[in-house]
Amino acid sequence: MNPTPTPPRYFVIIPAAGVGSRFSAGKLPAGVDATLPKQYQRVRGQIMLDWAIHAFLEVPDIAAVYVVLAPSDDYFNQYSTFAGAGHPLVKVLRQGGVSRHQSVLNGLQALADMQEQDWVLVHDAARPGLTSALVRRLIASLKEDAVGGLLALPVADTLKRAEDGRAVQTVPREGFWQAQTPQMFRYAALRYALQKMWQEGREITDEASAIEMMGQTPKLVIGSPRNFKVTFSADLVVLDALLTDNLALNGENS
Ligand SMILES: Nc1ccn([C@@H]2O[C@H](COP(=O)(O)OP(=O)(O)OP(=O)(O)O)[C@@H](O)[C@H]2O)c(=O)n1
Ligand SMILES: C[C@](O)(CO)[C@H](O)COP(=O)(O)O
Repeated sequence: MNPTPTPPRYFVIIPAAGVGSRFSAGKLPAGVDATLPKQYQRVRGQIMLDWAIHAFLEVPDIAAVYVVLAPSDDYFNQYSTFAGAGHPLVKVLRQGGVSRHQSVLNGLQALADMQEQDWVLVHDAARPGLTSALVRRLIASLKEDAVGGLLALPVADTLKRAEDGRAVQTVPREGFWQAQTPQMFRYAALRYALQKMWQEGREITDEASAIEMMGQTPKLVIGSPRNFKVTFSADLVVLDALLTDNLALNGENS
């Protein structure tokens, strides 16, 4: 008699092994510590990485949160409130790679006792504005989906194609979305897709593109402007303004 399959579980991988080169380039705003990678910059008293971790820990479905650090990272133990005894659900993997793609793939390969149908939510440490409401929205939207998907926002601005700093073409924006994270896919499918892209030397910038290259169509789930990616140092000012208790911005209003 086949054993009763256990229900799929929900695991999180947070790639946090970047160096933040774009963030560190140019003049830094007052109060920014130039020696720290961006995921360790403080906003409203908490480092960006911990903001992201907290959003997941407020969601009961989450079985564990794996933070993928650079092997040489000694910031986490100094600056994260989840260092040391930390939290039973927060685990550190020192398998960061040369790219986000490799860091996520290494993280997936390091997970033990996974079931093929377990869900994996991959979220950038550089997106500290994530809320538990947005995580719950993504899980509710995808848990019965055959493929999985991602938080995203429809493009609202007119799009220009540029050459040498000049607008040479306006690209119709209808049907274009900006991908956010988390991006949520089944463990076996995601690991296979990322591994295949890596073996074929195809650098991908998000998990959904690997799934798309396998011929699947990830579902787009409305995210939030506060869940934007901190890329440049000036983004910290925007983030501080967006870390508000505004229910709509937090994804509380379904
Ligand atoms: N080798 C890498 C590169 C990036 N990331 C993570 O992927 C997320 C999104 O990447 P990005 O915003 O590009 O961060 P950085 O790579 O640090 O920034 P930059 O490209 O400006 O150097 C970040 O949480 C970053 O820490 C990672 O885990 N491993
Ligand atoms: C994954 C991502 O945040 C989706 O928009 C984006 O692709 C990350 O890009 P980055 O260059 O690694 O910041």
